[in-house]
Amino acid sequence: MSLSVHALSVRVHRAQLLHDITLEVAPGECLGLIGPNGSGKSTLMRSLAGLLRPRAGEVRLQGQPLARLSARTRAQRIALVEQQADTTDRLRVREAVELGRTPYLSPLRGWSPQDDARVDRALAAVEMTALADRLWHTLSGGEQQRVHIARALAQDPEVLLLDEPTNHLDIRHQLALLALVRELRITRVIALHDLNQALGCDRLALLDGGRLRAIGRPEEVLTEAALRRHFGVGAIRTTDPSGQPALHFTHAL
Ligand SMILES: Nc1ncnc2c1ncn2[C@@H]1O[C@H](COP(=O)(O)OP(=O)(O)OP(=O)(O)O)[C@@H](O)[C@H]1O
Repeated sequence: MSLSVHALSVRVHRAQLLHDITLEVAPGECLGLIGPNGSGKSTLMRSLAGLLRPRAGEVRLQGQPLARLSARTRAQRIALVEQQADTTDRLRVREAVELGRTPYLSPLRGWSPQDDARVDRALAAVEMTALADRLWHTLSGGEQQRVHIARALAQDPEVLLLDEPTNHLDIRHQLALLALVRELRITRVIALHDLNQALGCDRLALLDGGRLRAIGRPEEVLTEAALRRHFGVGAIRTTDPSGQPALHFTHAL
C-alpha cells in the first residue's frame, strides 16, 4: 500500500514541529527516516500513524486521506512501534502480543485459532516464544522492544512504522530485526540513528529542523557534505571488506 504525505505541517503547543513535508512511500518500499536529535522523526512517524492531527496538509494511505478512515480500519492497515512505548497494565508477554489482533475482533468475529497462530508466529519472529508467559514489567528493555515489534507484526499491517526499533537491542537482535524488516513485503518506514544500518534501506528521507532536506537512494542522501551539514560530523564514505558501502565517522565538528 502506498503512503504519501502532502504539504504536511504539524504544530504542538505553538511549536511548529514539521514544516511543509511532501513525500511518497511506494507499496512494498522500505523508507529510512534519518536526522539529528529533535529533527522531527518521531513527530512524522506519529503523523503517519494518524496519531497527530496536522495543522496543514495530510497523510494519505493508498490515495485516501488517513483522517477519513475509521480508527479500526487504520489499525488494521498501519502498525506503529514507538520509541518509548510502555504499559502500566499487568500483562503477560503473550497477552501484550495478542493486543495486535484487536482491530480484527468484533462481537461477530471472536478470537479464533488463526489469531493464536498469528500470535505464535509473531512471538517466534522476535525470538520471544520462550518468554511468552513472563510478566511484561519483568522484561529487560530489549525484550520489551521485541514484544512491541511482535505486537505490530501480529497486527498484520500493510504499513509498518518503526521508530528507532534497534534501540535497546544487542547487536545480534539488531541485525536479526533488520533482516526481518528487510524480508517483509509490506510498506515500511523506519527511523534509524545508525546511519550504516540506514544504508540498507531502499531510500532515505533526511529531516533537519522539522523540514525534509533530502530524499533519495542512500548514497545520494548520505553524502559527506550532508553528514557535515546536518549531523555535524566528519565522515568518509568507504566500502567494507564485503564490498558494501559503509560510513566511517572521524570526528564531531
Ligand atoms: N509536545 C511537544 N511540545 C513542544 N515541543 C515538542 C513536543 N514534542 C516534541 N517536541 C519537539 O519537537 C522536536 C522534534 O521532536 P521529535 O521527537 O519528533 O524528534 P526526533 O527526530 O524523533 O528526535 P530524536 O532523534 O531525539 O528521537 C524536538 O525539538 C522536540 O523537543
